[in-house]
Amino acid sequence: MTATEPTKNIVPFAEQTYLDAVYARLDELREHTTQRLAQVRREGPSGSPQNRSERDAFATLYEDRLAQLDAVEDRLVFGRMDLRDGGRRYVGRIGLSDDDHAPMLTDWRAPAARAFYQATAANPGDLILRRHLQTRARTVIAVEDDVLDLDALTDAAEVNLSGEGALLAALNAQRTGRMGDIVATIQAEQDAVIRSDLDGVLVVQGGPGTGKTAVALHRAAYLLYAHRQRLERSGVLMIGPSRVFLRYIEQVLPSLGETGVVASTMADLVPGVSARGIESDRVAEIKGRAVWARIIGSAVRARQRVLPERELKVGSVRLTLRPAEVREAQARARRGRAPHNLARVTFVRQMLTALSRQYSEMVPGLGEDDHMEVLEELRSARDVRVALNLCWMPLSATGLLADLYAKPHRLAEAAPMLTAAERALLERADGEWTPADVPLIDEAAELIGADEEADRARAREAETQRAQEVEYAREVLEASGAGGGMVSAEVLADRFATSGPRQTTAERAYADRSWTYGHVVVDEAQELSAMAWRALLRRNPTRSMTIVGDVSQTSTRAGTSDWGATLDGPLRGRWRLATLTVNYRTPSDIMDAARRVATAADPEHPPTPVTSARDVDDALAITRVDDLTTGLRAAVEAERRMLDGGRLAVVAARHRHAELFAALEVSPVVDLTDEVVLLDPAGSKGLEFDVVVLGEPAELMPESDRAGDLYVAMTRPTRRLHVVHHGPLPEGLADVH
Ligand SMILES: Nc1ncnc2c1ncn2[C@@H]1O[C@H](COP(=O)(O)OP(=O)(O)OP(=O)(O)O)[C@@H](O)[C@H]1O
Repeated sequence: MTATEPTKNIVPFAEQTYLDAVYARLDELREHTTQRLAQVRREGPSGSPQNRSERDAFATLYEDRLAQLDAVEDRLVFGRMDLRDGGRRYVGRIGLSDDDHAPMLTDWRAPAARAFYQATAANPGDLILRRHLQTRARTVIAVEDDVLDLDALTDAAEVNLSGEGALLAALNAQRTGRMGDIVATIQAEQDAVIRSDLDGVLVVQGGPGTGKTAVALHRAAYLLYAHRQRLERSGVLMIGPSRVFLRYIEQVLPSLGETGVVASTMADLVPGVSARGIESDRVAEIKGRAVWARIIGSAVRARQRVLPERELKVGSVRLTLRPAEVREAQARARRGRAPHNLARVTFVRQMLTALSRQYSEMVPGLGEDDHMEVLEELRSARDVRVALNLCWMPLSATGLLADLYAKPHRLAEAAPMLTAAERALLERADGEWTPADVPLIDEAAELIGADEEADRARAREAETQRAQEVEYAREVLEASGAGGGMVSAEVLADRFATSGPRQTTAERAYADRSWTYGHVVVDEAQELSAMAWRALLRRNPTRSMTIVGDVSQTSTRAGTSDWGATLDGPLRGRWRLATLTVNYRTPSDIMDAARRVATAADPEHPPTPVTSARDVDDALAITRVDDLTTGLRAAVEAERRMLDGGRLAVVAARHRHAELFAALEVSPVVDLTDEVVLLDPAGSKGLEFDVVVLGEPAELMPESDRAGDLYVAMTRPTRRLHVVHHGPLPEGLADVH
């Protein structure tokens, strides 16, 4: 931002007039789209299947467009650029033109809008003035100008150097429990990240509150806009740390006019696997190690065995299972490098051929015609079935893993690289899957594969049919001119092809474990284990990713404190780094205290430096109490009185929660729109609140020498941090007064 002098804010009449015209255009487009939709629907359920699917596809197109037009209603226009050549451009959530195709509003993602975010007084480019428009409903309530070249300005009297500024106004606003977009006030260093190239892996490292989540979401919206053809079909996957977090951010992309992003936690990544179990951080760390790729590989391989020679009864005939033949059949099956269950088909075929050869030797005089019958008899003979299964067991991913956990000898055989004590920690007879199991299940599913060859044949047939549909869709689009850049022939063909309930790319992608996405965005990426990275990279073979995180906020042992150490191997060193440096959330007094605590805990690795954008009076309070629960209750009551509609979180170690739910009268089910919520530090990751009341900070950094959890919890508030403690304070907090 350039320096501004506070003066009285007068909204020029012309701005309201312009805004009215833009909204009138929005209404017109809505009306037009509503009519087209009604017309398509009126055509009724008659006609050939082709006609019907075509109609459904267009109905979906218009429904999507309507949803988009509705979603951009709020703060549709937020900026104006006055250009050196006398031109003027308004910037908003979407691009709009009038009936004569003259531009009225420039999409914030268009190249022409870039200067709005990038221009500075030192580097104004073509801009002489940047104006922020603040609106409520359809009314302009304030304007604020950055003069970038005073000499070039023709009408300096019109300039409005307002008070607090658009950015500060956004930062000071009360929190609602839902993240908002930052489209009106994206800062230059953030804009550079948002518009960075689609290809390759971009790692965004930034301290707390530097806008990593906001930037990641805006980047997803930008990429979908700039590379719609490429990403619309393949989809974008966004990984967040928890379901609560995904709910927190769920409104941002729709408000930017994008709805097609698949949002998931790592725990929900494999369809059909529900990972609600809880386990210790120590166990999760063991399960996260890269060595599991080998462990699971050996476990699968262990189900491909060579049995000692044995007799096989087939009716009245006695055959012999010969180890040499088993070995040969297994070698052939492995040669194709197909997954276990698929390769099994080759193995079985080879064995049946070998056994039928034996059969012919023992029962001379069989003709060519009898061959099929013999094969059938072999296939259904119990001894043969049992023996072939023992030699090459059909597997399921979850079955394989459950077996490893339940049978110590199997785990010992597959995982000699783990110590006996580590293996003992993994042992369990049953129980729920945990988040750390999910990447292991995914790994196993990859090695095991689906179970019929028929899947492949079906896929080949579908491919041919699809090519015909795409061709047809292309013709339809050309004939109707309905695409308008919004939809590609491939996408329309997908919609033609989908009978029954409408299925978007996102829905299909989410339901398909082997879906590969055009781009993957990972938030709080510092927590991902080596095995989790493998699962994600599998879903993105083109290596187009945005990874955002902060290695100073890592709270799990499986996570990373060094991007290079974690990513260099799997990405073969091919990734680029961007750094964000300004904290837009946490007031400077709180940020300084958090930094002192983290540095005292691990002087060798102090957190990455950030500068707080704001100072807030009375931002940090520390209260010593005799009883923690009573003390927390009193603190919450006091803070609540000053909350004035904002949001408050109590952060305390999990073992305190049972008592605190009752004492603080908060719901055990976290709903961030509640005025007060109770969280553990891991649950507070990525979130923010007006006020945070922190209970017994020393308990938030138990045995480790790192302050990851405590550092995260301390940096959540936008206004005030109230630390309540009975025991000793961690170093770095003890000296604050
Ligand atoms: N350019 C901006 N304009 C307005 N608000 C912003 C801007 N950048 C960030 N913010 C706000 O700052 C807050 C912190 O942003 P965000 O949650 O994206 O940070 P983060 O780096 O992901 O934080 P953490 O790592 O601590 O979870 C959010 O409320 C966000 O809306």
